[in-house]
Amino acid sequence: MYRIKEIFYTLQGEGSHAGRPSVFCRFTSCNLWTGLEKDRHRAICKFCDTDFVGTDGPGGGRFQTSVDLAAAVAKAWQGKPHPRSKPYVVCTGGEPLLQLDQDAVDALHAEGFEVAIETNGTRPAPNGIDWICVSPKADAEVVLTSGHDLKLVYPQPEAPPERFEHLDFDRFLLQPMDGPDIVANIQATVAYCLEHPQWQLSLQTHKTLGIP
Ligand SMILES: C[S@@+](CC[C@H](N)C(=O)[O-])C[C@H]1O[C@@H](n2cnc3c(N)ncnc32)[C@H](O)[C@@H]1O
Ligand SMILES: Nc1nc2[nH]cc(C(=O)O)c2c(=O)[nH]1
Ligand code: SF4
Ligand SMILES: [Mg+2]
Repeated sequence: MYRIKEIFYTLQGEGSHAGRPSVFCRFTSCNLWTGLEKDRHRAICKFCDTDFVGTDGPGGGRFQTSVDLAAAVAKAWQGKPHPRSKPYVVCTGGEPLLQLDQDAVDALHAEGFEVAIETNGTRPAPNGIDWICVSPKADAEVVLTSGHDLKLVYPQPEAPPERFEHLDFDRFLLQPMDGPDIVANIQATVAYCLEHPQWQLSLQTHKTLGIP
C-alpha cells in the first residue's frame, strides 16, 4: 500500500529539469520531520517548505497496488503524446524512498513514464530510476552517493558544499533556503556559485510563477 499526499500536473520548478512538464507524486511522511509545526524545532530537517502529512491533497489517497498508483499518475498526465518526449513523473514527498519500491518504479515505467525522484538521500533507491536528485540535510547521513543532481539547500552551516563535491553526480546545484532570510540566502548562494563554478544556481521557479 502506498500513501500519497497529492498527485498533480505542473512544471518541474527546480534543478536541472526546471521547466519540464511533470506529474508530481508526493508521498506522505518523512524520516527527518513529522511534518507537524509543533515538532519543527526538534526535527532533523527544520527548513522544510512542504505539507506532506496525510492523504487528503488533490489526487491523494491510499493506493493498494503499484498498478493502482501508476494508473493514478497516468490519469494526472495532461500532455499530448509526442514521439520524442515521454511523460515524466517526479516522485517526491515527504521522503519518497520510504515507500517507492521496485514494483512502483516498474509500474510507472509500464505506464510509459520516465521516472524521476527528489530524495534526501538517506535511503537506498530501487533500480532503474531515470533521474535521481539528492538533496542532503546537515544532520542526516547520505547513503545514496550517486545520481544526476546533487541539489544542496544553502546555506546550511553544518553542511558546507565542499562536503559533497566528491560524490558521483552529474551536476552540483545550490538552492537558496526559502524562509525569512530568502533575500540574504539568494545573495549568498549567487556569491558562492560565482566563486565556485562547479556549483550552479537552482531557483524554485514555481514559487515565483505562482504555480504548484
Ligand atoms: C520537500 S523536499 C521532498 C523530497 C525529499 N524529502 C528531499 O528533501 O529532497 C523537495 C525539495 O525541496 C527542497 N526544500 C525543502 N524546503 C526548502 C526550503 N525551505 N528552501 C529551499 N528548498 C527547500 C528539498 O531540499 C528538496 O530538494
Ligand atoms: N513545481 C514544482 N517543482 C518542484 N520540484 C520539486 C518539488 C518538490 O516539492 O519536491 C516541487 C514542487 O513542489 N513543485
Ligand atoms: S527531508 Fe525533505 S520532506 Fe523531509 S523535512 Fe526535509 S525537505 Fe521536508
Ligand atoms: Mg516543493
